[in-house]
Amino acid sequence: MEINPHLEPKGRGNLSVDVKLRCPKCHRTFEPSEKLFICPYCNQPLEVIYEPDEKPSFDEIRRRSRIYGIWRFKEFLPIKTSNPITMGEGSTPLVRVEKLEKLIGVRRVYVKFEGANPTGSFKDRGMSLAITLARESGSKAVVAASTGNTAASAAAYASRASLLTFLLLPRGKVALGKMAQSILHGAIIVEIEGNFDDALETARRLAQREEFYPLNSFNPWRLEGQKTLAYEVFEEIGVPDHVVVPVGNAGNISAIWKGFKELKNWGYSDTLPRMAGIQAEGSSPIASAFKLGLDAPLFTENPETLATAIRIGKPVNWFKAWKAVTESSGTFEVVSDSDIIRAQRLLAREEGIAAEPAGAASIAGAIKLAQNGYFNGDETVVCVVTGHGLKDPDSVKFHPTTRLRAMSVDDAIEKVIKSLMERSNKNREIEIKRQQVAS
Ligand SMILES: Cc1ncc(COP(=O)(O)O)c(C=O)c1O
Ligand SMILES: N[C@@H](CCOP(=O)(O)O)C(=O)O
Repeated sequence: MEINPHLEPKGRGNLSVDVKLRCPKCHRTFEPSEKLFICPYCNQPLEVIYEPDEKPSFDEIRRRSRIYGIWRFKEFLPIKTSNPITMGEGSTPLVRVEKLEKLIGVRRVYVKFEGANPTGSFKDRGMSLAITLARESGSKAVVAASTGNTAASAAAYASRASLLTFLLLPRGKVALGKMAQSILHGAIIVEIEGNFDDALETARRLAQREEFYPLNSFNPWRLEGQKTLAYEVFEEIGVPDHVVVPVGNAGNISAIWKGFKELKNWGYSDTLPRMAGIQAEGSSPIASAFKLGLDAPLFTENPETLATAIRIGKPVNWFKAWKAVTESSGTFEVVSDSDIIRAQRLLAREEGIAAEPAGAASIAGAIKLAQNGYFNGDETVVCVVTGHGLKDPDSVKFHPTTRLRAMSVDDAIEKVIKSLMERSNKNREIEIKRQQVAS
């Protein structure tokens, strides 16, 4: 059999010396190459085999590991339990985003990607704690009002604790992915003709009854779980100069600030970050009032934004959030829906991070703050990206895409090659223009 020249090893690149590729069928081994995938004799995908240089014990690996999530900080959490309801929430990636650094014009920008939590948002940090308490307090049912993420998280964690879940959702305003999660986890869903604020009012009233344990952020125990984001950032990079957070019901920014303050009060750190809270233009009761120089929010009856997670007119934690921003000499900023969509695209297409629109609001906010001269250039900024892009698949309709249809394998190859040429020519033209402008 002749060996396809394309399949012959091209070079070892940066592969370890001991690595080989092996055919699972004929067991032939091959020198490794990043471009050798298929056994040239059997046409089977190869497997990678190697012997590690070092074999650390699993105790050592466990010590290094980040999988323990928020309960790694159990000494700093207010409840003592040997049996938390947990799925390893927390320990999310802190990703340096160098292209954004250039755009924003500061020394370091990081994304704390909360989409990497078990149900895809930061809510899981708090839900682990709140559901643990609900179970330990002997509750049979939990209740939450939600724009979608609290619902998904509540439904998941409550099912783990065998608690009945009631979700109050604004009808027609919950993103598809979040609705799917709530259904999948078997929650009882009540869709209200009204907005999130009406749903929250319902949850607060139900919470007055003994049967229900409330899971919204007016429950301060839940926010104790969310403060662990601050500990994780501190653990990795120390105290940043700025933390930028999307704001809806305003619990998260308050919790993160609490975390940083505790680190300082308890002698772990000397400094505090400046907190920036970002709201969407049509749903900005706190940020708009702050920018007008008022000292209380301008609650709104009809909040609107395509970032449905933060479509909230009467944030229950506004006071705590306001304090977080003023105590930290921070700020609130308002971003438009188109700023949010642009930031969502930038994050996805330049940095590989998929955020739902509300999650990208922190990036839109950081860009706007930079344009207004808020940062001084030699600083570290952490943008909290609060929810995963998969939560809101409908939001992709705002982004241009290339989708080609092919009638056969040959047709597909032709279209791919043509598209590649077109892209290369376009990139070349852009580069020539860039050089002309530069010279
Ligand atoms: C994805 C996402 N981002 C941001 C927020 C705002 O968080 P908070 O309500 O704690 O201000 C929420 C929920 O409100 C959310 O689901
Ligand atoms: N975006 C939130 C709104 C509810 O906020 P909560 O922090 O009070 O639960 C959601 O996901 O429902």
